[in-house]
Amino acid sequence: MASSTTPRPVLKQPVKLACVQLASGPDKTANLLHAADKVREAAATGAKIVVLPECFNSPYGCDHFPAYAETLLPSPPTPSQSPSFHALSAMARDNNIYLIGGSIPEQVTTEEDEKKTYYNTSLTFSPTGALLATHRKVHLFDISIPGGITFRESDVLSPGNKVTLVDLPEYGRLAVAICYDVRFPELATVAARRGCFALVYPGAFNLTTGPLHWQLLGRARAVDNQLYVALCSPARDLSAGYHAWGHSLVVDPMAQVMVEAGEGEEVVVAELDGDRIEQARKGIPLRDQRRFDVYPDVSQGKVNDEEP
Ligand SMILES: O=C(O)CCC(=O)C(=O)O
Repeated sequence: MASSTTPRPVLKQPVKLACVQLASGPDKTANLLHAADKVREAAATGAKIVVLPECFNSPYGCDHFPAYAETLLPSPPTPSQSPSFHALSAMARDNNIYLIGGSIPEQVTTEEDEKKTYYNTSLTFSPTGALLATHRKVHLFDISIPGGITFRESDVLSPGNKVTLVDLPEYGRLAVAICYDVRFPELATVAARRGCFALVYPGAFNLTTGPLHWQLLGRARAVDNQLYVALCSPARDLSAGYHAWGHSLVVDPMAQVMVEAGEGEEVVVAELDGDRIEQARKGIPLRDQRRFDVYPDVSQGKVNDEEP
């Protein structure tokens, strides 16, 4: 049997993580102010890691990405280039929390030909308000289910190209990815094997795939990797063009759902404890049972984890 050389995952001390299932509308300024209120509410529960949903400052949809896109590079952007960057930084600082700032549409303009490229981008801030990590959605949401949903992010967006690992000095390492990224176990496994205690996915599933796959995928990534998984959705708004599934949740390393929201606006909080990771891994010692003599260790392959 092959024995893993992966570093032991560490959660240095228990920490509360909150998912803010947020209602957003077309007014970006109002969305940012509302997000700040809900992040304050989440922090008041004692949560030190707070997560916002995918596209938290705008309606979700290909038609909306260019209109709401902000410029993030070179970093830090000015407040007029990215009001969301500065709002998120202030939310993290004012509440003394790590903030995984959902995602926003990002615009990159090349100087030569003024060509614009768009990404679906998540920013993570430290309790001092410093930017810690940027994740551009790696797997774009392109699906077509007859009688269900057709969506083609790639009509407008470009994909990111890295695994995003974030080190929180008091707690340990977590990974951030976005929504459709949760469908790709390789990304999760690589992140997990680099020592993460949690995989965090701002997301916005829909009423076709949400009931079938949202919780299943959260639990699957947790049981595959024996760590915590958090999925954070927008609240459902049936008057909007896109109907989000909701059901933000946190899953433990044995794949039990610890907390799950309903469909409306809600903050759900769970306490993550490193002992639960170690117990899961001791009881079911996948780490020591992997058979890299039978199949290759994908997590040891070359991985891009450089910030843009
Ligand atoms: O994978 C799915 O079914 C939904 C994905 C999604 O909504 C997204 O990537 O934004």
